[in-house]
Amino acid sequence: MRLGGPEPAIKAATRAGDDAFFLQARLACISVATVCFAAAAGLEGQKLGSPLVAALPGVAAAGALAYRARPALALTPPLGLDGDVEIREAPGKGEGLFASRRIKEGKFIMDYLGEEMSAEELDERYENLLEARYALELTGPLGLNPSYIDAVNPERSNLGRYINHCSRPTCRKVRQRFPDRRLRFFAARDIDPGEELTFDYGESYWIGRENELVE
Ligand SMILES: C[S@@+](CC[C@H](N)C(=O)[O-])C[C@H]1O[C@@H](n2cnc3c(N)ncnc32)[C@H](O)[C@@H]1O
Repeated sequence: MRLGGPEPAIKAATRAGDDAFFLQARLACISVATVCFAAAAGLEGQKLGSPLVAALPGVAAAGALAYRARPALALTPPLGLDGDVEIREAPGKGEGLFASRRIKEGKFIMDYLGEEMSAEELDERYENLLEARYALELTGPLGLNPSYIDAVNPERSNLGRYINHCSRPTCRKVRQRFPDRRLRFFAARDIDPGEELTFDYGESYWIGRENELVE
């Protein structure tokens, strides 16, 4: 199973991930540019004696600290089995993950965690890739050097492995490429208690599995 191909829904999620990536890159550039400007202006500042120029190193340091703190600011803790979500049977799909309480649009749900492996390692593990039901693709910068997260082993993964497919999903998948590669789920809309958490696996996932699909 290799998700994250050229499907529109995955592209939309990827775009959101790219937006996050470019925001992060912009923050990094602003910090670096401010440091450079402060260094250059600092020399001049000795002549000019400007308080603004004198404050620039502080601004740069604050920018760098804000950049470092960004993941903690952006994300709330992942949802858990203690009142947020529950695992139960999803007819025709095996088990699934369901909301136990109301989840607001945009809320961070959780990352997709599992064993990270290369394409070669995935091929070694699965003779037939249709068996790789829990493997999601992690794309590198500029789409290069992809790797995979395989959540087949419940002891080496998290609740993300129970999120089933829907073409009108309640969650969107966001690819984070920087500072580390992650697949993150966010609520695509307000989710009511009892509703299933789903994301769009993309059309390519269902090639060879068409007969299983429940919408
Ligand atoms: C990542 S697992 C999801 C959790 C899985 N339902 C379980 O019980 O562990 C992906 C597998 O769940 C099933 N599945 C997910 N969404 C489905 C859907 N909409 N229709 C049918 N089966 C689905 C398929 O067997 C698929 O290969």
